[in-house]
Amino acid sequence: MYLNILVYGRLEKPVLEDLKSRHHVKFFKDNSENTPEFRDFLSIADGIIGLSLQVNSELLDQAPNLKIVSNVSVGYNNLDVKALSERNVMATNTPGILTDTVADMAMGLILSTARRMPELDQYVKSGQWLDNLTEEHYGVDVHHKKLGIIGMGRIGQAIAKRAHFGFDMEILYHNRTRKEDAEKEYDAAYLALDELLQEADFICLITPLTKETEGMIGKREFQLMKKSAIFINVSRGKTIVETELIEALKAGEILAAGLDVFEKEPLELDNELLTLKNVVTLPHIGSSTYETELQMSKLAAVNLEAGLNGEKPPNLINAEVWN
Ligand SMILES: NC(=O)C1=CN([C@@H]2O[C@H](COP(=O)(O)OP(=O)(O)OC[C@H]3O[C@@H](n4cnc5c(N)ncnc54)[C@H](OP(=O)(O)O)[C@@H]3O)[C@@H](O)[C@H]2O)C=CC1
Ligand SMILES: O=CC(=O)O
Repeated sequence: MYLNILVYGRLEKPVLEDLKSRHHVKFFKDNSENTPEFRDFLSIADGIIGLSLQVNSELLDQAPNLKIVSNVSVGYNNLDVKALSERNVMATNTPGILTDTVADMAMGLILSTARRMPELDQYVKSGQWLDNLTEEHYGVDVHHKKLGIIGMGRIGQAIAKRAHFGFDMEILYHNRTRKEDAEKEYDAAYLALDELLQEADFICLITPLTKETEGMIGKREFQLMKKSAIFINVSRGKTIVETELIEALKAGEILAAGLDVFEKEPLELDNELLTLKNVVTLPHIGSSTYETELQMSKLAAVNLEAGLNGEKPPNLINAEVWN
């Protein structure tokens, strides 16, 4: 079947070319959803595939032929799942295949924040190694410290595995439900959120963004943390209150932060986070390796084609439409 496929934001080239060989495909870059070209194509689209398009009632009302929205990401906070289900439109994501890649990056963020790697890289590159490197530039140890993981799902557990077996870290975690297998495997202790915040040396947030998790870490939570704590956010920017993180960092309520995600992405250049030496920023690159991005695009295309062919996609989010 030759169908109209709207590609938004990102899809790896080989997958895009493959789709083009079988369908009428139009690619739209980020933030193009208010253009007449986007609206015209949306009105005939059978399927949408891509990253971070805000899919809500307003958009869906302009897409009468739509059968499926296939996210090239595991997080799907960009999708109004209720609005999709009400219109019998399938929604899919790409869980699992990116888990190890994101966990590697989270460990990288923990290490580079604790050991101040981006800051010290600048010393070497600007010729200041000999004159200006003193104990003021020491970092803090990661090994044998307490890592508090908030959101002990696929990625949370992959982080726990690396931290426990690779870095001899003691694992504390907080989750909606107890994860007894993970407790046994990584010798992980389940704690209430406040207790974890008070106990951990490193706190890594890796929950989905939902109504429940939005703003879950703010002023009160930063004040509960140790002054020596390092806070890592790999989930979504809106799970924390960013202005209150900035205040906590400036007031010395926590030691440092490593951030892959932000309230508003791309991060604006006048954001105060960029002026703080004790902050490491990354441009939302949790899954951004050649291997993993390609696998995610391929899986998203499998989901898309299945939905378009009237088959159940392997990663259907709104199972209620499948009846
Ligand atoms: N920075 C990046 O590039 C990336 C970011 N992500 C983010 O990571 C998220 C997690 O991915 P993944 O591990 O695959 O997802 P999972 O669904 O496997 O894990 C999410 C975990 O969070 C827990 N959780 C949900 N709500 C709460 C809450 N209110 N309080 C405590 N715990 C909660 C869940 O608990 P329960 O099991 O009880 O439901 C679950 O264990 C994604 O949704 C995405 O937002 C993902 C990939 C890359
Ligand atoms: O942020 C990335 C994702 O896959 O979710």
